[in-house]
Amino acid sequence: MTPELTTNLPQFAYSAQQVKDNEAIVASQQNVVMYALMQQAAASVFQLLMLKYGNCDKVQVIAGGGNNGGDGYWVANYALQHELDVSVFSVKDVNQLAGDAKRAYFDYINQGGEVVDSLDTSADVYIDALLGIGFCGELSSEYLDVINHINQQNKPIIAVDLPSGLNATTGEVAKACINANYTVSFIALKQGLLSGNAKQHVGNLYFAGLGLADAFIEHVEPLSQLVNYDALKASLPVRHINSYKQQLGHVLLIGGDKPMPGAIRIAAESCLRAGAGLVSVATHPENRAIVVQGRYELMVHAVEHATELEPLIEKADVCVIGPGLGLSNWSKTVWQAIEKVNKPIIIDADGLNLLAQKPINLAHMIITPHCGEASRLLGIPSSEIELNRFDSVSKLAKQYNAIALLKGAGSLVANSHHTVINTSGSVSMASAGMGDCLSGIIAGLIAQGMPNFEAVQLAVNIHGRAAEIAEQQGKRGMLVSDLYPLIRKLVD
Ligand SMILES: NC(=O)C1=CN([C@@H]2O[C@H](COP(=O)(O)OP(=O)(O)OC[C@H]3O[C@@H](n4cnc5c(N)ncnc54)[C@H](OP(=O)(O)O)[C@@H]3O)[C@@H](O)[C@H]2O)[C@@H](O)CC1
Ligand SMILES: [K+]
Repeated sequence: MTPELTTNLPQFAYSAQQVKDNEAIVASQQNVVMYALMQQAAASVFQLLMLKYGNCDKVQVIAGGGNNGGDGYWVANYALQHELDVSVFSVKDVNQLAGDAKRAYFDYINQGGEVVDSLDTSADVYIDALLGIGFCGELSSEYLDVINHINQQNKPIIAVDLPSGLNATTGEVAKACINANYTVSFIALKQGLLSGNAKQHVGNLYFAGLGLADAFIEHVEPLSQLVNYDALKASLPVRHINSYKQQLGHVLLIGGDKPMPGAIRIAAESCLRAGAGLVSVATHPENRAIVVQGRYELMVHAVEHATELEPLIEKADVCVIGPGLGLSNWSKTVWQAIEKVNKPIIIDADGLNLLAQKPINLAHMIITPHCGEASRLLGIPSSEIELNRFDSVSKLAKQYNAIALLKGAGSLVANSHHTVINTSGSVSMASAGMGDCLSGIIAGLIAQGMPNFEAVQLAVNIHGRAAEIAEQQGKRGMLVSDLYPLIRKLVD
């Protein structure tokens, strides 16, 4: 039977433990034998090998001591059956294999398969079957050396279930991790494949449900959900042909201390392009003229005291505070104005640093930190945030009673009920101004009537898609201005 192999990922994702605990139960409910699953898993990897590297002369499978290695023996077995030049480099003493892995090894040997004890540097393609969901703790030095040696060859690699060295639950990358060109994940999507540093190692992600994916989702409560741009976009209120600006919401953006007019201008322009009807900016008196220059749709107010902000906040439907806000006396004065805000408010950049200094509790707060800001908000080193972005975003949402968006590759969104959402299509936000752009889009979508949580998810998808399209157009070190026309297009 040919297993279904697809890049259309399931909507839900799980921890390694959930998969371990439930795959055998779900398989037995469906009258499927585990060993047959191993063969099917391998068949899907072999199918991808033929699809992508059908002309290769020599394949080497690198097998570990568990069932991930067992999958690998079966990939090699299929390669033999198709008369390819194949060998298995077993990192573990084969006499120590047990269970299904041992059986897969003997089935391969009985087929005439060859097992060697070193990496074949003349292979055209490697199959990484070292470690799957059974990987935990620190990588042993033996595995570390092998992984580094494989990566050094600069040859195509297909990873079985996940790139070895990656934690399937947290997305934590060990001291060494396979740099796969393709990864085929089985039965249930593991959330660690989807975010942060994992994206650097997974390559193109394929999924093979092995006939159990739907049953698994039915049986097991997912930890996270993948967001689909098209589905979310459908919940964006329709702009009627006869609509006018007051019906499309009024956003107030607060920020732009003396040296930083750019951030608040980027946020405000992105907000306009996301479709908000009216966009006001409250900024440092010295920046008023610069912020409005060339974007005369903006209503720009010079403010010096928190009291001047009160009537502006009153008129707005949504507020943003933080882009270019700084940490000066002016910044702190302006910051005081938000203490009573009782409408959706997006807190970004230095707004988050002020929030970390003195937490406040607002009714409709959305916080959008990157890793560094998240570290200050949670009072833990940023390296710890990266160890488990899923956990971190849930903690942020809970601790600040807010919707939290943790920015970075594979941006994550969580609400106060800990629902973690991994958004699709999101790429690096390394270029300056990208984060400011995102807070403007969120505000623009909420202003048009979209619920806060959905607006944050859609904004990340729009931003991510726009960045992806810009990258495809050859704009790697892109500017926010490369995204502007695309934002408009993706919202329409
Ligand atoms: N059952 C089936 O038929 C099916 C199974 N499936 C497949 O099985 C995979 C899960 O298999 P699994 O549970 O056997 O674990 P697996 O990922 O091979 O890892 C265990 C090995 O890793 C090693 N190891 C662990 N930590 C380590 C470290 N820090 N540093 C170094 N080594 C470390 C550990 O070593 P040991 O502790 O034994 O010394 C042991 O050798 C799953 O991802 C999927 O591919 C699918 O095909 C569906 C059907
Ligand atoms: K692997």
